Amino acid sequence: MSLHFEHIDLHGRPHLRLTAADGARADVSLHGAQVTSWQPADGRERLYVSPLASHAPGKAIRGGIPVVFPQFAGRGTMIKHGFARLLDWQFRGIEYDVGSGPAAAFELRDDAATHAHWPSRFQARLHVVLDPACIEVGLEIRNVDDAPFAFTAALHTYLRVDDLMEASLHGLETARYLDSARAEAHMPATGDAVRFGTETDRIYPDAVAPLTLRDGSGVVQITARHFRDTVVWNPGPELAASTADLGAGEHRHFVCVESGTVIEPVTLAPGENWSGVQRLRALPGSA
Ligand SMILES: O=P(O)(O)OC[C@H]1O[C@H](O)[C@H](O)[C@@H](O)[C@@H]1O
Repeated sequence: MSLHFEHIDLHGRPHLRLTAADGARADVSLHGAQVTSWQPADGRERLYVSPLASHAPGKAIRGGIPVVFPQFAGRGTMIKHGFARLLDWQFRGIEYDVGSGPAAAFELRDDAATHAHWPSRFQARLHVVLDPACIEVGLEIRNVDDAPFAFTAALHTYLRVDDLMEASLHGLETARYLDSARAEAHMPATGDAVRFGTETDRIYPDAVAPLTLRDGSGVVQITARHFRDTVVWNPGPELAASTADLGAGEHRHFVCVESGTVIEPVTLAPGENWSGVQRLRALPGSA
């Protein structure tokens, strides 16, 4: 399938608008190479971006698909979730030899801004592919340093739901998890789908089984390759209300289902590459 692109300005910041032959569309901000909109051919928006999101340089955009690199959350000495989501990436054009189809390619290389956080020399690339009813986002990290480095990473996907109370996430029934809302308490498998309402903040180690998010009127399937862990996050009412770029009631509109390698860091020797891919497939509500 062909992939058309145009440079557009949204929120006063440069974005790429990608359009596939079937009419599917995605917007990607160069700020963080963050996908901020995905509408499959049915025209229904499947990602959530907060109405109060900041798009200012140096701030994280609340929503879409933030790229978390080189550190997940506070699991290290760096700023939370690393710097990749805070910096401007470059659009490198459409590439045909990565991903499952023509891919829009974005790049971030180390420079003085990244060295302020992390001394390592790296090349990060993000590719975005639109297939019928699917978006595929791949993150590739290359060590261009002369010493090894280690990192954690995630695609921190905010999936839009019509009504959080109707939402359920399937595929993690037999997986144990760390409860990040309770000091990473080790929790056994629940045997049930994940449902939402209060703060939910879980890391499922070694669990990337195909997942299905249902919200009553829509279904999204989430699959991942080369990521080891899944993170599930919804702030719940209190945290949403006290978060400046969310606001009261906003937690009802999304569930974050994050494909990541967040527990065991990846170590790359000089010249080595790593890549992780998350693929979302939108289905009608009855599927
Ligand atoms: O507010 P942010 O820095 O974007 O982080 C948002 C959330 O990201 C992840 O899902 C973490 O597990 C949460 O603990 C965190 O609150």
